[in-house]
Amino acid sequence: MALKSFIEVHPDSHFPIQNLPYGVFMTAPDLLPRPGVAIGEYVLDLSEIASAGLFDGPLLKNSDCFNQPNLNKFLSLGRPAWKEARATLQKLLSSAEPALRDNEALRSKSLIPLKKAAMVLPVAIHDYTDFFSSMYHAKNCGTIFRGPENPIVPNWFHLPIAYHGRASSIVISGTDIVRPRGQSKPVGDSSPQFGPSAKLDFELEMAAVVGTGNLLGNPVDINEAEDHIFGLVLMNDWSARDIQAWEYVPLGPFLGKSFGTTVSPWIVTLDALEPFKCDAPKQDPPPLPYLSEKASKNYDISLEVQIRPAGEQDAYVVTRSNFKHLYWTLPQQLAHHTVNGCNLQPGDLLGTGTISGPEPESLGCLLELTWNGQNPLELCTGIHRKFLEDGDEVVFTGQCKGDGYTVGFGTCAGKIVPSPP
Ligand SMILES: O=C(O)/C=C/C(=O)CC(=O)CC(=O)O
Ligand SMILES: [Ca+2]
Ligand SMILES: [Mg+2]
Repeated sequence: MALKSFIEVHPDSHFPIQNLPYGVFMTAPDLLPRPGVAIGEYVLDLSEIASAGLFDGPLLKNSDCFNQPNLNKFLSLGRPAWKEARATLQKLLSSAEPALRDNEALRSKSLIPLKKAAMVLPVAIHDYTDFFSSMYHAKNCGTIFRGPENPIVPNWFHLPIAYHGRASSIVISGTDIVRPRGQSKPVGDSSPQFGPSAKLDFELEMAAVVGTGNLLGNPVDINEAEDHIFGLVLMNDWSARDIQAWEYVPLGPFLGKSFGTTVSPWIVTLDALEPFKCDAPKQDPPPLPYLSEKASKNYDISLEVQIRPAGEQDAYVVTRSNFKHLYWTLPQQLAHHTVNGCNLQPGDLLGTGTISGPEPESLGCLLELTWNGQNPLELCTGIHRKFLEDGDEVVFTGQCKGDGYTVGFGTCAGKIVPSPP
C-alpha cells in the first residue's frame, strides 16, 4: 500500500510524505531560523522533533544538527544520516504512527502552516559554480554569441564546462532583483556605453546542493560522486545579456551574472527523486575514464517558467523543459569539479546551467526564446517581451509525477525592480 501521512495532502501538492524536502524557516515574533521539512500545507519544525527526542536512530540521537540556523551540519553528516532522518520522519508522519499524530501539544508546536513561515536560505553557501550542461543551450548561445559556423566549442563534448559564480548574491525565492547597470557595446557602435541593462534575462536552471565535501587534493571518484549530493533546488541565474556579451571574452561571465541568483527554498533530496531516475543521453564521444559512469542517469523533472507582468493578475507560461535533457550528469559535474583536487564543502551550490530542451517551446531563457530580441515573444494579446521589463515577476516550478502523488520543488520567483537612479 502507498505510504500515507496522517496529515491530509492533496494529490497535486508538491509536498507529500514521499517528498519531505528540507528548508530553513522563521516565524514571528522571534524570527529564529530553524530547519524544517514541508508536508502538505505545513512545515514540520525539526528543532522541536529533535527536542522531543524523536530522532532516536543511532546517528542522529545525540546530534544538535537540527538546532542550527542552516542545514550545513546535517549535510556534513553524510548519506547514512540523511537516510536515517528520512526513515524517522516518514515513520513519524505516517497515518499508522501515533507518536506525533496523537500528541496534541507536540503537534501544535511543531506543525506550522506554510503561510506563516518565512523561508530563508537553507544552507550557508561558501562557493557557487555554474555549469553549462545542456547541449541545446550551448548550441543556441554559441550561434547567437559566436555565429553558426562552430556553435559548440570543441572542448564542450569532452568536459562539463563551468565558471565560478558569486555566492554572496544568491538570494531566496521572493527577493526582488535590482536591474543591474554596466557596460555594453551595441553592435556597430565603436565605443562602449554605460547604463541599466537593456537585455535582462532569466536562466532556467536547477542546482545540486553539496552534502559531504572532499579534502583538498582528494578528488571524488565518479562512481561515488552521487553520495556527495544532498539534493536539488530550482535556480534562476539572472543574466544581463548586453553586459555579458561585452565582458565575457576571455575569462567568462562576471558582472553580467553576479548581481543576483535566486534559489527555491526547499531542497528535494536525491532519495526522494530516486523513483524518477531515467537514462541520461548517450555521450558521443565517450568521456575520459574519470568521467565514465557505471550507470549514467538523469531525473525526469518537468520544469516550467511563467512571467507575470507588472499589474497583471495572470502569469503566462513562456517555456516548458525537463531536467532529463541535460547532457552532463550531476555526478560528472561533481567529479570533474574535484578532479584537480579542488575541495567542495557542505552547502556548496553547483548550478546545472540553463536547461533548454530540443523544442522551440522548451528553451530555457529569453536569449534563446526571442533569438537575442529579434523575435519578441507574445505573452498574451498585446503584451510582448524581447527581454525582461521592470515589474516583471519570473516564476519557475518543477515537479515529478508519481503514481497518485507529486514530488515537487515549489516555486522559485523573483521580480525585477528598476536600477537605482
Ligand atoms: O555561450 C556562452 O558564451 C555563454 C552562455 C551562458 O550564458 C553561460 C551560462 O551561464 C551557463 C548556462 O547557464 O548554461
Ligand atoms: Ca547560467
Ligand atoms: Mg547569477
